[in-house]
Amino acid sequence: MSSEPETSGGTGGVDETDDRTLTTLGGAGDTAEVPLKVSGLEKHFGGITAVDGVEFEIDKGSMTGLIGPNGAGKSTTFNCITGTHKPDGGRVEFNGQDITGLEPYQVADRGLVRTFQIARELGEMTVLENMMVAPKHQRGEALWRSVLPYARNSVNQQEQEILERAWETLEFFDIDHLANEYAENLSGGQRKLLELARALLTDPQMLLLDEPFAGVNPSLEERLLEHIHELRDQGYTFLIVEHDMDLIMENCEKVIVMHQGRILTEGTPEDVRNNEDVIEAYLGGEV
Ligand SMILES: Nc1ncnc2c1ncn2[C@@H]1O[C@H](COP(=O)(O)OP(=O)(O)OP(=O)(O)O)[C@@H](O)[C@H]1O
Repeated sequence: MSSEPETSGGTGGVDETDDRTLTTLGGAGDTAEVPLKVSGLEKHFGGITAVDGVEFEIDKGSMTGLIGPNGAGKSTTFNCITGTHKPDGGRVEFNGQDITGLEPYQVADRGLVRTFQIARELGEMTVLENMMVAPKHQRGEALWRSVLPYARNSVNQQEQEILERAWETLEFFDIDHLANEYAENLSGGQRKLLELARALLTDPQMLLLDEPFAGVNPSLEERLLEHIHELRDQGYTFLIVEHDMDLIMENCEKVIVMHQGRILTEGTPEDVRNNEDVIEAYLGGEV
């Protein structure tokens, strides 16, 4: 499926047995036991009801898969949660705060972060440069500070901190050997690793991944999964939209199934796999 060169997924001389953790990133922080609560969520596009009263809760430190046939409303649900779309009804709560209808940056600021494909213009920057433009709260962005000598030091110090974190994160994802490579030259899987690495620099507590394995070759897919599991073990919470059903079934402890804008069912992979309505929704396809 992918034309990704196998060699591109190499570890760059990194010791596979090294159990590094992202110490300078500070982990997932203090998250509520049920960080994300979605209730009565609705979104209409003209006459189309894309999301129709969606409700679910996501537990801290869990990995949940959101699946459903094409057009089920998964992406729209993601967009309503992360602020890309304003919902027409319902409520989104994160860590006990009402975040319904907030702007994407406000949602991200609260620790709920969605991974994004590396934009075209970022492709013309190196991997390390991509990392340096990811973090929020960059004091360097406040222009007035640069005219003050003390502030200049503050910026430099912060840049140094960001640089350290960027390197540590690249090492964690085994892509530090690609630091000086242009992002547009990365393989599909390496890009996904970079997208996740960039998201982590924004201090998230919960990550929403939209098709993280699309276009990723099997060896990199395995590595990406390992990293996601490691991060989950460190307390990060994941909600994943993915078309590869087997991947979701094997890696998520909970699966939520959407169909025609609604939640069809939710449960363990085993429950969902054997659910007649789910099989029906996929038009008799193999689940
Ligand atoms: N911006 C939009 N304008 C109009 N209709 C839209 C828009 N976005 C989504 N829709 C419609 O809303 C419905 C749900 O779409 P959505 O993309 O959320 O489904 P999905 O489950 O993510 O599908 P897929 O698996 O194919 O990506 C579909 O009927 C789609 O055509």
